Amino acid sequence: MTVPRLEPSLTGARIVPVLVLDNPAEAVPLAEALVAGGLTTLEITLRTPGALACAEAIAAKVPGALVGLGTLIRPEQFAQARDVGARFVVSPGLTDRLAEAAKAAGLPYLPGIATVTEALIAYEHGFRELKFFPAMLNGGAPALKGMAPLLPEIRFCPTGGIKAENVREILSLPNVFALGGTWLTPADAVKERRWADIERLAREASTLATQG
Ligand SMILES: O=C(O)C(=O)C[C@H](O)[C@H](O)COP(=O)(O)O
Repeated sequence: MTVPRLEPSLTGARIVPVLVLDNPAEAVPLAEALVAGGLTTLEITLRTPGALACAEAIAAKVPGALVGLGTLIRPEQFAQARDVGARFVVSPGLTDRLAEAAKAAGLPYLPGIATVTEALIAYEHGFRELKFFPAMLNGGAPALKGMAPLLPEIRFCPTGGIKAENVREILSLPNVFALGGTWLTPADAVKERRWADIERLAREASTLATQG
């Protein structure tokens, strides 16, 4: 079975907001604010009862957004992701069953790894784009630099603990195609529906990515 490759629109995203959403009525204006700020590739985490409905609402109602689902930890979640219109899927780690489910679903898949051994296992499964998670706890930019000569065919999307001040250094690494995080959508701003603040954070991040 072939390994679905990540779409160029994802590998070219540079910054992927990671969203914890439960309410579709909040999800749509939040996604619109991120897209207006220049961040169009969005990862919605499967951590809440309403996550699938939020992903479906964004995929249907925000034409500029490329919607992915994250935190996939069970094989059956791949079919659920496809059914709501997700264009890519992300896991915090990788197991043999998840790898097979990703290949069967035919969705571009970004599996998570935290060590060189885990990266090699993902490589053996055929994956070449990996999530490095939790990135800052596992050494951040110096760890990514250390892996580059050992794993020349692998490119990473680090997430976990990344803030605006880390963006430029991490995106400057040749083995990093994008990075992700929740810092762009602070829980209080979402709760208070301060969409203009989120659009501003997104625009600042987009600027960092293009200047980097
Ligand atoms: O399990 C997954 O697939 C995830 O989505 C993990 C997230 O990428 C991180 O939890 C984001 O980390 P912070 O930016 O530090 O909040």
